[in-house]
Amino acid sequence: MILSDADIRRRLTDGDLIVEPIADPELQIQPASIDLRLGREFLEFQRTNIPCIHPNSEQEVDEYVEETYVEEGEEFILHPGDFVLGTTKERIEVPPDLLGTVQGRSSLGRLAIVIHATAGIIDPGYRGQITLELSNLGTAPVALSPDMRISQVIFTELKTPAESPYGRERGSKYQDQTGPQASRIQVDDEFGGGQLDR
Ligand SMILES: Nc1ccn([C@H]2C[C@H](O)[C@@H](COP(=O)(O)OP(=O)(O)OP(=O)(O)O)O2)c(=O)n1
Repeated sequence: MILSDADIRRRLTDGDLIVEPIADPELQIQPASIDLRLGREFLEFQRTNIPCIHPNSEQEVDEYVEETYVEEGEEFILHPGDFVLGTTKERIEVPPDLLGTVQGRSSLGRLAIVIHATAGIIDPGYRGQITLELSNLGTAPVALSPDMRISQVIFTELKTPAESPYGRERGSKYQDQTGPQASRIQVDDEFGGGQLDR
């Protein structure tokens, strides 16, 4: 069951679901979702001389990304074909019986802005800001302003609460992240790597 605005408000008041700061509940709480705003930090991907990035090399991943901060009153210009990581301004805490799904907003989709290139699941038990995988599939640069409503999250009630919510399961490498967080897939190696034994 997907939470309606009434369910969302009740959960937020009860305090088991946390989404904060919500600047304007009337505007941000939609009929069955919450709009999330764009933060000021971005991770851009640099041109690199490395022949390829090995996802399990923390050093190569760190050298590949560069942090940018958009000052008050400034915009972030997302050029055609660009891919950057952004962040929501809001921090979320998902209780064990809910699953969040991050979606783009139609109004930005109509400008060819994709909010999450691949991953959009916010696990039960997850705490932190959401890293947005932003790309521009269009032909014109698009100006993104911090604080603009950039994405929306819907919450689905699970039939039974997760037994091993995020943060308690092995891995959970993005728990309590603040700002955009580059891939930490190399942490998988500590837990047997991406290649699991059959
Ligand atoms: N666009 C997204 C999607 C997810 N998350 C956060 C919330 C998720 O609960 C957490 C982990 O997401 P995934 O399970 O999709 O990622 P991984 O499987 O790579 O990570 P892990 O092994 O930690 O589960 O990251 C995020 O910040 N931004």
